[in-house]
Amino acid sequence: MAMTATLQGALVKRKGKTILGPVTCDLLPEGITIVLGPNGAGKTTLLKVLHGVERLTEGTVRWNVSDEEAHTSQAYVFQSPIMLRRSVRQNLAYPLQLIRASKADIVRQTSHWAQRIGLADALDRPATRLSGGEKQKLALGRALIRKPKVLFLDEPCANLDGRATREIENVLQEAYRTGTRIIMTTHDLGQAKRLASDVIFLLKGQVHEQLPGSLFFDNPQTSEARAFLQGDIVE
Ligand SMILES: Nc1ncnc2c1ncn2[C@@H]1O[C@H](COP(=O)(O)OP(=O)(O)OP(=O)(O)O)[C@@H](O)[C@H]1O
Repeated sequence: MAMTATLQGALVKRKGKTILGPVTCDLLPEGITIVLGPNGAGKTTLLKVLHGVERLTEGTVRWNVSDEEAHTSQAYVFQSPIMLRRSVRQNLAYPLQLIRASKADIVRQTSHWAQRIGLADALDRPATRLSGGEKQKLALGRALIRKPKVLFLDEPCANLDGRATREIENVLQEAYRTGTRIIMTTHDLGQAKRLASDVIFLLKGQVHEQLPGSLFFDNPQTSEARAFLQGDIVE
């Protein structure tokens, strides 16, 4: 079953300041959702609210499955992923060990995913010594190895070169084609255009536009979104 979520008046206040909301919107059941908006618009907070790791001050977020299923079928790749101080192989194996997968399954999946993320030759290297791009790819492999139904990514390609960015986009598109719902933020408008099935454009913590990708980029509905796409400063 496709997983969808509904936000009803979702509001996050921290230190007396509203950093998100109130947001009322539905997440589409499939596709790649790109969350766009200026710095501080609330993009990371929205992802964390949807993933259930940011406390709401008001309102609700509801997935169409139980809380337990929502939790176990989602993965989240943070902006600066933390690597275990162990080998690439052990980093990939870890999420499977947590769910007590069989040894044979762990060996099989670890090789498969190392191949998919282009780290097959690096399985025995310490993860902490990888380059920035390799770390991001490893974080992505580690997130996908349990085949999540929903994958959140916060700026997965920040500071990466073109090659690493392309490799990550390829893995994301493959994950999407094989049934993973993707919700991610990016500051890279080219990347947003390449990947978006739909766009959530946030401004000052509010959903300012929510449109199919093609429509948002060709025909944004508001002057703020137009200005943002032109590279103007939008506040
Ligand atoms: N725990 C917190 N306490 C106080 N303010 C916070 C907290 N977390 C985030 N903020 C503020 O809330 C606002 C929204 O933050 P958020 O990280 O969601 O924005 P963003 O759109 O992801 O920004 P960026 O593009 O810079 O990553 C920012 O102004 C941030 O400084």
